[in-house]
Amino acid sequence: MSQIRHCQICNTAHNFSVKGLLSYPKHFDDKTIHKYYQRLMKKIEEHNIQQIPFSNDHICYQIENDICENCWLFMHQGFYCNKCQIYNHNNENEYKICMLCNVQYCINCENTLELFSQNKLCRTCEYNKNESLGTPSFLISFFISLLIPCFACSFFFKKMMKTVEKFHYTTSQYTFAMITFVIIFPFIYFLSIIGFVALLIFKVLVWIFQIMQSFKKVRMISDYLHQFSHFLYKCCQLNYIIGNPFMNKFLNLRKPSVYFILGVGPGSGKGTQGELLSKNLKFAHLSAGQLLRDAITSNSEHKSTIENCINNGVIVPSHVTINLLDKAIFENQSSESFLIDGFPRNYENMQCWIDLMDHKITFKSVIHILCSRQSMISRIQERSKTSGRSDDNLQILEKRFVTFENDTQKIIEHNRNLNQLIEIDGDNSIEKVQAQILELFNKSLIH
Ligand SMILES: Nc1ncnc2c1ncn2[C@@H]1O[C@H](COP(=O)(O)OP(=O)(O)O)[C@@H](O)[C@H]1O
Ligand SMILES: O=c1ccn([C@@H]2O[C@H](COP(=O)(O)OP(=O)(O)O)[C@@H](O)[C@H]2O)c(=O)[nH]1
Repeated sequence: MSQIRHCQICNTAHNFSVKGLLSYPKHFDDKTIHKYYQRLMKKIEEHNIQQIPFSNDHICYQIENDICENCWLFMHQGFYCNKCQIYNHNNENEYKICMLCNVQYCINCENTLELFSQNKLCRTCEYNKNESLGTPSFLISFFISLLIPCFACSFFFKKMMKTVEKFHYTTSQYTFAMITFVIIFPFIYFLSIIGFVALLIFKVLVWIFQIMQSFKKVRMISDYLHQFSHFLYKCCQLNYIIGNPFMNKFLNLRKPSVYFILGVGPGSGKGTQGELLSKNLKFAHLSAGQLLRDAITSNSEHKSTIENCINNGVIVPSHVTINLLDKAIFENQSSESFLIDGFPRNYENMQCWIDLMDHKITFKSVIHILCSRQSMISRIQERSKTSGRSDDNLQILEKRFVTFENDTQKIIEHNRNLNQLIEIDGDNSIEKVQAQILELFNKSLIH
């Protein structure tokens, strides 16, 4: 049985034994300590032993083995120094420094402070404080995990619908778009929602447990939940990070690539080289001139306009040619790259193409085949024997050269200034010219 003693502070009989320190204001002498303490005890009761305001101006009174439980509780408002085995008073917002040994303690727990600790907290508390999921980060996670995918979903879906209607997707591109939207994106979105709901539940639990903080175990669980909700928050972030590239991939998906091939006039060999390149590089070859000639034979509504222009060696109105090119690209869904020969022919062609087609395609570069006038004339004369083209005669040929110099030359200069022009010597044999172009493609000098 423990010995009955009298508390040195309040003088009540007790069998509770602990060493301790009690601080009290300096201006109190020994006789008034007792009164003072009673007043403090009253305060303790009033404040439900939670918080007692102390001034800085306190002195310490060391008590050995003679403190009752009430007084001990009072002193327990302070902190325990493991080294000196005493309780110290703890003034709010001040360092916890043991009055005997001057060791500093973390204001949040009972760990001693490490060197260079900040904010009066030990490393663990500092880390927990930074890592815990505060309201701002919670709101961020809300946006990241729920709202952003939600907006993104509707945005991308609308975009997909628009683009699928507008752009000429190849079958594989279309399939990829569908897989992205129908399977991958909802899956990621679903994960995000799950992550968010779990986060919300845990956050509520954390709040509930925080209210009941006085229970140590609950506080511990609450800490774990804090960590866990933080982990979920990170998962949500990751989810978004992983989901995004898929979306980006879709956004870049996929406008057909377009290369233009121009010459220095009729007969420079652009049609011949375009045909060969399409075979070697698996590009689709579209000849603007051929599309126009086909439109004449198929009695298109612009038949007479086209016929008139071709037979005068002048350029057909832009919207007519672009309309035919657009249709041809759209009908050729299996190709991802197109080589368009003989277009654009003038500035208006180019401007109109930019307005009508630039958003549907990815423009790559212009291959420009150089050739001497003499070679061109003799080639066209040779071609006229079999081509059956009404414009393959010397009279119209002359007009076509004039049109080239007046109009097409400007486009060539424009592309040269933009560094988009790749010039090829077209006076060599067909094979050599082709090899030269292929080499540039292989070396990625044409891309
Ligand atoms: N490098 C070349 N050497 C010799 N003949 C060529 C060469 N390139 C093209 N040809 C011939 O010249 C004619 C005109 O060529 P083509 O490719 O139709 O010219 P373009 O499309 O520029 O009007 C064709 O009969 C073609 O076989
Ligand atoms: O974008 C084009 C391509 C061709 N043409 C017309 O079609 C003719 C034949 O062009 P093509 O490119 O087939 O032959 P080239 O004159 O280059 O041998 C030209 O003279 C033009 O009248 C046109 O107006 N716009």
